[in-house]
Formats: sequence, structure tokens, C-alpha cells
Amino acid sequence: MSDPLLSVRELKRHYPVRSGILKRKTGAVRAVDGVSFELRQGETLAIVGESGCGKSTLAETVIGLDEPTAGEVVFDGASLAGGVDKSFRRRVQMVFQDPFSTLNERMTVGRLVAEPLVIHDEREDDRAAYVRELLETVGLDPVRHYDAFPHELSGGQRQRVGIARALVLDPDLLVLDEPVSALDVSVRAGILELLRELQAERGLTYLLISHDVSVVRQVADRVAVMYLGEFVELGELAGVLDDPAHPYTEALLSSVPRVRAEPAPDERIRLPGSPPDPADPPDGCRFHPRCHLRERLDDDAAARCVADEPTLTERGDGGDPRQSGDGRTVACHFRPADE
Ligand SMILES: Nc1ncnc2c1ncn2[C@@H]1O[C@H](COP(=O)(O)OP(=O)(O)OP(=O)(O)O)[C@@H](O)[C@H]1O
Repeated sequence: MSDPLLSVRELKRHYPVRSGILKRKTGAVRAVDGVSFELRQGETLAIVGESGCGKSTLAETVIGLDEPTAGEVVFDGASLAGGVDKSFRRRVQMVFQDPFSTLNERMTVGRLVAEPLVIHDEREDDRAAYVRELLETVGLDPVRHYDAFPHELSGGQRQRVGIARALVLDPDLLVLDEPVSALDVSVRAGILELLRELQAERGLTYLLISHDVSVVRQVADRVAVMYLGEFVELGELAGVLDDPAHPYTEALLSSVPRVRAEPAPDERIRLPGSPPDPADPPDGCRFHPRCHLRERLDDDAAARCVADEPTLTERGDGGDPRQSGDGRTVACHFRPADE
């Protein structure tokens, strides 16, 4: 098997919490707290979880917009420990939820898409022609839209411009941060289809950040489920979504209406309370105060949920043949015997 394009090892990003007149450091928000994964060329890994679990912080740390507190990111064999270089800034691009929230609304689409070429001093001779070609590739009109201003475009068209801008330097890895969350349901499918086509044509690798399981289902090859700064489950798409192994994954999926048979109300798992404060996460398994399976455990196992923090471990380690073979890792050792 080829070497991974991206390796993330025990990555942490803690934000200091300061209080008092002297603004002393009194603790830390553990936004990302020891996350590891690998991404191979041409594949899509989705990171899914509720708002505030640390997905965006993880994405920003991976692409070097934010510095890790600990751990390492390795891209194509080179560590980012010393900062990102020009080649990394060309080869790794981000598609944002709303591409124009950070862009100059007074620039035309043509100039916005060409801007990374100007910054990187590339294609001086044929920039306009190249940008027009790219607009066509992403489903826009190469003439009409080239001179348009962002406010003249629909949400879907704006996201197509965001994708063209991310592609203009011919990157290897795209980090897609909630790429369709800001769009009407009716235009989402078109954007997801475009992303799939571009991946097939260009061999792109995607790291998809999404709170929306239905989006993940349409795009991802593998899925990582994130809760309170940690991964609780990581594996192939179908395995994780159709046969969740972690109680949090189960709860997250049970709240998503299914296309054919929506779960009956009594199949929905209602998690008590809201996610705990990432500045003061629970001891042991971070999910244990809300876990619907814990009451079915015997006293010893329930006590271990509070005492021991489970790490991602390959299923099947307990010797259950039903669970081995799919390489899925899960951070919960205490599923009841009848599961
Ligand atoms: N600059 C910062 N300083 C302090 N805390 C931060 C900072 N950025 C994020 N956080 C906190 O880190 C945690 C994770 O935030 P993050 O935005 O990464 O989550 P998320 O899963 O992407 O959620 P959302 O989808 O709502 O953006 C949250 O508790 C958030 O309040």
C-alpha cells in the first residue's frame, strides 16, 4: 500500500483560558485532544460530530492555520513542525462553508479565482484563459460569471467559485469544511456531485468536516466520529453508519431521519443534557455521563467507564468473530455482552 498523503499523530490543540485582572492562565479548552488518523491519496475521510466537538479546530490545525499544542502533522512525508512552506500552501487548499465571508466582495469572480495564482506567481501568461476554463469545469459560465460580482450569484454558484478558487493551484488535498451547510437542500446534491466528479478526474484527496450524516454518506470512504475533542470511532463508511459500534455514534445516527424508514420515536436515543465543557471534560470515557448503554453494564464495568479513558482499539480484540475484519477502531471497551 502507498504511503499516506497525510498523517496526523496524537494532535492536540488547547486554547488557554485566562481569568482575573491579571489574565492568568487558569485552564485550557481542549478543543482537539489527541487525534490520530491517516489519509491516502484519492480517498475521502469525513469527520463528523456535533457543533463544538472540535472539527473546525482540527481542520485548521491540520492545514497549518493554527499551531498544535502537541502532536504532529506529516504531509507527503514532511513534518509541518517547523511551519508550512510555499509548496504546502499550494498543495493543500480549503473550501469553506461560506467562501465569501472572508473574501473581498468588491472583486469580480475572475479576479477572486485568479488571486492565488497572483500570490504564487504562477501562469502569468494565460491566467484569464485558465480561470475561464476552471469556471466551466465547476459548472459556471466562463464569460458571464467571470465578470460577475459575488453578490450577483446564488449560494450554489458562490460555492462553485469557492471550489474553483481552491482548485486553481492544482492541489492534492482539499479540506472541505461544511461545504454545503449554508446551501438550500435543493442545491446541495449538485455541489456534492461536482466534488465527486472532481475527485475522480483529478485524483483529489478530501478531508470532509461535517455535522451532517447525510452529506457524509454521499461523499466519504471512511468516517471518524468526534466527541469532545477525541475520535470515538473510525472506520469504513458503511460499517460505521450502518452498524455503529460506539454508543455516541449510535445516538448521533438515531437522530438523523432516514430516507426510507425513519426511526420510530422509541428508537431515537435522546442524550441527556448537553455536551460537557471541553475545558473540564469528564474523567474516564468522556461520553460516560450521557451514555445510554452504561446503565446496562454490571457495576465493575460501569465503574471502569469513569476510571479508565478508553483509546481507539480495533474491534475484534475481544475475540468476537462478528466484530473482527473491518479494521474499525472504537474507543469503548464496555459494550454489554448481548450487543
Ligand atoms: N480561539 C479559540 N479560543 C478558545 N476556545 C476556542 C477557540 N476556537 C474554538 N474554541 C472552542 O473549542 C471547541 C471546539 O470548537 P470548534 O469550532 O473546533 O468545534 P466544531 O466542531 O467545529 O463546531 P462548529 O461546527 O460549531 O464550528 C469549542 O468549545 C469552542 O468554543
